[in-house]
Amino acid sequence: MITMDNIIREGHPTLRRSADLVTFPLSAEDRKIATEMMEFLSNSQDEKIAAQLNLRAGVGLAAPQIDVSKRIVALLIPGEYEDDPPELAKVMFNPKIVSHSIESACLKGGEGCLSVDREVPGFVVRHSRITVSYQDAEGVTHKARYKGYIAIVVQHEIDHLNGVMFYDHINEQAPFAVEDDVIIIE
Ligand SMILES: CNC(=O)c1cccc(C)c1Nc1nc(N2CCN(c3ccccc3Cl)CC2)nc(N2CSC[C@H]2C(=O)NC)n1
Ligand code: NI
Repeated sequence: MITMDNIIREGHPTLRRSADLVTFPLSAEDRKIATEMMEFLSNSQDEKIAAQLNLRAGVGLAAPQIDVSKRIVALLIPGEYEDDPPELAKVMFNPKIVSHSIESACLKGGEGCLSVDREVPGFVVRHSRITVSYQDAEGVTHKARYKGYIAIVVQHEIDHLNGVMFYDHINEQAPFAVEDDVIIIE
Protein backbone atom coordinates (compact mmCIF):
# COMPACT_ATOMS: atom_id res chain seq x y z
CA MET A 1 0.00 0.00 0.00
CA ILE A 2 1.24 3.53 -0.80
CA THR A 3 1.55 5.97 2.12
CA MET A 4 3.21 9.39 2.39
CA ASP A 5 6.50 7.59 3.11
CA ASN A 6 6.48 6.34 -0.50
CA ILE A 7 5.97 9.81 -1.97
CA ILE A 8 9.23 11.52 -2.88
CA ARG A 9 9.54 15.26 -2.21
CA GLU A 10 10.99 18.14 -4.18
CA GLY A 11 14.76 17.89 -4.41
CA HIS A 12 14.58 14.18 -5.29
CA PRO A 13 16.07 13.85 -8.83
CA THR A 14 13.32 11.54 -10.10
CA LEU A 15 10.87 14.48 -9.96
CA ARG A 16 12.97 16.31 -12.54
CA ARG A 17 13.38 13.35 -14.95
CA SER A 18 11.34 12.65 -18.07
CA ALA A 19 9.58 9.35 -17.35
CA ASP A 20 9.77 6.29 -19.63
CA LEU A 21 6.96 5.03 -21.85
CA VAL A 22 5.07 2.01 -20.52
CA THR A 23 5.13 -1.07 -22.77
CA PHE A 24 2.26 -3.49 -23.30
CA PRO A 25 1.13 -6.04 -22.29
CA LEU A 26 1.55 -4.51 -18.82
CA SER A 27 3.93 -6.27 -16.47
CA ALA A 28 2.39 -7.52 -13.24
CA GLU A 29 4.46 -4.85 -11.49
CA ASP A 30 3.06 -1.99 -13.61
CA ARG A 31 -0.47 -3.30 -13.09
CA LYS A 32 0.13 -3.37 -9.33
CA ILE A 33 1.59 0.18 -9.34
CA ALA A 34 -1.51 1.50 -11.14
CA THR A 35 -3.85 -0.21 -8.70
CA GLU A 36 -1.93 1.07 -5.68
CA MET A 37 -1.85 4.64 -7.03
CA MET A 38 -5.63 4.61 -7.40
CA GLU A 39 -6.03 3.07 -3.94
CA PHE A 40 -3.84 5.83 -2.48
CA LEU A 41 -6.03 8.58 -3.96
CA SER A 42 -9.16 6.89 -2.65
CA ASN A 43 -7.64 6.46 0.84
CA SER A 44 -6.38 10.05 0.81
CA GLN A 45 -9.91 11.32 0.21
CA ASP A 46 -11.47 9.18 2.96
CA GLU A 47 -11.45 11.24 6.14
CA LYS A 48 -11.06 8.23 8.47
CA ILE A 49 -8.43 6.35 6.48
CA ALA A 50 -6.49 9.54 5.70
CA ALA A 51 -6.41 10.38 9.42
CA GLN A 52 -5.32 6.85 10.38
CA LEU A 53 -2.57 6.72 7.74
CA ASN A 54 -1.73 10.43 7.94
CA LEU A 55 -2.33 10.92 4.21
CA ARG A 56 -2.53 14.28 2.42
CA ALA A 57 -5.55 14.43 0.12
CA GLY A 58 -4.95 14.40 -3.59
CA VAL A 59 -7.03 14.02 -6.76
CA GLY A 60 -4.09 13.07 -8.96
CA LEU A 61 -0.84 11.13 -8.63
CA ALA A 62 1.93 10.45 -11.15
CA ALA A 63 4.23 7.39 -10.93
CA PRO A 64 7.42 9.52 -10.65
CA GLN A 65 6.02 10.74 -7.30
CA ILE A 66 6.49 7.24 -5.91
CA ASP A 67 9.95 7.10 -7.49
CA VAL A 68 8.75 5.07 -10.49
CA SER A 69 9.92 6.89 -13.62
CA LYS A 70 7.15 5.58 -15.87
CA ARG A 71 4.39 7.41 -17.77
CA ILE A 72 1.48 6.39 -15.51
CA VAL A 73 -1.03 8.85 -14.02
CA ALA A 74 -3.90 8.10 -11.63
CA LEU A 75 -6.86 10.48 -11.38
CA LEU A 76 -9.70 10.37 -8.87
CA ILE A 77 -11.81 13.51 -8.96
CA PRO A 78 -14.83 13.37 -6.65
CA GLY A 79 -18.31 14.37 -7.70
CA GLU A 80 -19.91 17.52 -6.34
CA TYR A 81 -21.78 15.85 -3.47
CA GLU A 82 -20.71 13.16 -0.99
CA ASP A 83 -22.67 10.30 -2.57
CA ASP A 84 -22.17 11.34 -6.20
CA PRO A 85 -20.05 9.12 -8.46
CA PRO A 86 -16.57 10.53 -9.14
CA GLU A 87 -16.23 13.10 -11.92
CA LEU A 88 -13.22 11.10 -13.14
CA ALA A 89 -11.68 7.84 -11.90
CA LYS A 90 -9.01 6.66 -14.29
CA VAL A 91 -5.44 5.45 -14.70
CA MET A 92 -3.83 6.73 -17.88
CA PHE A 93 -0.77 5.05 -19.41
CA ASN A 94 1.42 7.13 -21.74
CA PRO A 95 -0.93 10.14 -21.62
CA LYS A 96 -0.23 12.91 -24.13
CA ILE A 97 -1.91 16.25 -24.71
CA VAL A 98 -2.59 16.15 -28.46
CA SER A 99 -4.43 19.47 -28.72
CA HIS A 100 -5.55 22.31 -26.48
CA SER A 101 -7.48 25.58 -26.38
CA ILE A 102 -5.79 28.90 -26.93
CA GLU A 103 -7.72 30.05 -23.86
CA SER A 104 -5.97 29.63 -20.50
CA ALA A 105 -7.24 28.94 -17.00
CA CYS A 106 -5.97 28.64 -13.45
CA LEU A 107 -7.29 27.61 -10.02
CA LYS A 108 -8.28 30.57 -7.87
CA GLY A 109 -6.76 28.79 -4.86
CA GLY A 110 -3.49 28.08 -6.62
CA GLU A 111 -2.15 24.51 -6.71
CA GLY A 112 -0.86 22.06 -4.16
CA CYS A 113 1.28 18.96 -4.77
CA LEU A 114 1.86 15.86 -2.63
CA SER A 115 5.58 16.15 -3.40
CA VAL A 116 5.77 19.77 -2.21
CA ASP A 117 5.63 20.25 1.58
CA ARG A 118 5.06 23.98 1.41
CA GLU A 119 2.53 26.46 0.10
CA VAL A 120 3.67 28.12 -3.11
CA PRO A 121 1.20 30.95 -3.69
CA GLY A 122 0.36 32.05 -7.20
CA PHE A 123 -1.78 31.36 -10.23
CA VAL A 124 -0.64 28.33 -12.28
CA VAL A 125 -1.81 29.27 -15.77
CA ARG A 126 -2.63 26.25 -17.91
CA HIS A 127 -4.75 25.40 -21.01
CA SER A 128 -8.46 25.71 -20.18
CA ARG A 129 -9.40 22.78 -22.46
CA ILE A 130 -7.27 19.81 -23.55
CA THR A 131 -7.55 16.69 -25.67
CA VAL A 132 -5.57 13.80 -24.16
CA SER A 133 -4.56 10.59 -25.88
CA TYR A 134 -3.72 7.72 -23.49
CA GLN A 135 -3.69 3.95 -23.22
CA ASP A 136 -5.77 1.95 -20.75
CA ALA A 137 -4.53 -1.11 -18.83
CA GLU A 138 -5.26 -3.29 -21.89
CA GLY A 139 -3.14 -1.04 -24.11
CA VAL A 140 -6.18 0.31 -25.99
CA THR A 141 -5.63 3.94 -27.04
CA HIS A 142 -8.35 6.47 -26.11
CA LYS A 143 -8.87 10.16 -26.74
CA ALA A 144 -10.65 12.31 -24.14
CA ARG A 145 -11.44 15.99 -23.84
CA TYR A 146 -11.35 17.81 -20.51
CA LYS A 147 -12.06 21.35 -19.37
CA GLY A 148 -12.11 23.28 -16.08
CA TYR A 149 -10.78 21.77 -12.87
CA ILE A 150 -10.32 18.30 -14.43
CA ALA A 151 -8.22 19.74 -17.27
CA ILE A 152 -6.02 21.54 -14.69
CA VAL A 153 -5.48 18.34 -12.67
CA VAL A 154 -4.67 16.26 -15.76
CA GLN A 155 -2.11 18.86 -16.90
CA HIS A 156 -0.53 18.99 -13.40
CA GLU A 157 -0.08 15.21 -13.43
CA ILE A 158 1.21 14.99 -17.02
CA ASP A 159 3.72 17.72 -16.07
CA HIS A 160 5.15 15.28 -13.48
CA LEU A 161 5.93 12.81 -16.32
CA ASN A 162 8.07 15.54 -17.93
CA GLY A 163 9.87 16.64 -14.74
CA VAL A 164 7.82 19.85 -14.44
CA MET A 165 6.56 21.13 -11.05
CA PHE A 166 3.50 23.38 -10.75
CA TYR A 167 5.52 26.32 -9.43
CA ASP A 168 7.64 26.31 -12.62
CA HIS A 169 4.60 28.00 -14.18
CA ILE A 170 4.19 30.72 -11.51
CA ASN A 171 5.38 34.22 -12.43
CA GLU A 172 7.83 34.94 -9.60
CA GLN A 173 7.69 38.72 -10.07
CA ALA A 174 3.88 38.81 -10.01
CA PRO A 175 2.48 35.44 -8.84
CA PHE A 176 -1.17 36.53 -9.12
CA ALA A 177 -0.90 38.63 -12.25
CA VAL A 178 -2.85 37.13 -15.12
CA GLU A 179 -3.87 38.37 -18.55
CA ASP A 180 -7.49 39.49 -18.54
CA ASP A 181 -8.62 36.58 -20.74
CA VAL A 182 -7.43 33.87 -18.32
CA ILE A 183 -10.32 31.95 -16.75
CA ILE A 184 -10.00 31.88 -12.95
CA ILE A 185 -11.64 28.64 -11.72
CA GLU A 186 -13.30 28.86 -8.25
C1 LIG B 1 -2.14 25.97 -2.47
N1 LIG B 1 -3.56 26.05 -2.70
C2 LIG B 1 -4.30 24.94 -2.76
O1 LIG B 1 -3.85 23.82 -2.71
C3 LIG B 1 -5.73 25.15 -2.97
C4 LIG B 1 -6.47 25.91 -2.06
C5 LIG B 1 -7.84 26.07 -2.26
C6 LIG B 1 -8.48 25.50 -3.36
C7 LIG B 1 -7.74 24.75 -4.29
C8 LIG B 1 -8.43 24.17 -5.50
C9 LIG B 1 -6.36 24.60 -4.10
N2 LIG B 1 -5.59 23.87 -5.01
C10 LIG B 1 -5.60 22.51 -5.08
N3 LIG B 1 -6.45 21.79 -4.31
C11 LIG B 1 -6.44 20.45 -4.48
N4 LIG B 1 -7.28 19.66 -3.74
C12 LIG B 1 -8.42 20.25 -3.04
C13 LIG B 1 -8.75 19.49 -1.79
N5 LIG B 1 -8.89 18.05 -2.07
C14 LIG B 1 -9.47 17.26 -1.02
C15 LIG B 1 -9.26 17.60 0.32
C16 LIG B 1 -9.82 16.82 1.33
C17 LIG B 1 -10.58 15.69 1.02
C18 LIG B 1 -10.80 15.34 -0.31
C19 LIG B 1 -10.23 16.13 -1.33
CL1 LIG B 1 -10.53 15.68 -2.97
C20 LIG B 1 -7.72 17.47 -2.70
C21 LIG B 1 -7.34 18.22 -3.94
N6 LIG B 1 -5.62 19.81 -5.35
C22 LIG B 1 -4.81 20.61 -6.10
N7 LIG B 1 -4.05 20.01 -7.02
C23 LIG B 1 -3.33 20.78 -8.05
S1 LIG B 1 -3.63 19.84 -9.53
C24 LIG B 1 -3.45 18.31 -8.63
C25 LIG B 1 -4.22 18.59 -7.33
C26 LIG B 1 -3.76 17.69 -6.19
O2 LIG B 1 -4.23 16.58 -6.06
N8 LIG B 1 -2.84 18.20 -5.35
C27 LIG B 1 -2.39 17.40 -4.25
N9 LIG B 1 -4.75 21.94 -5.99
NI1 NI C 1 1.91 17.18 -8.02
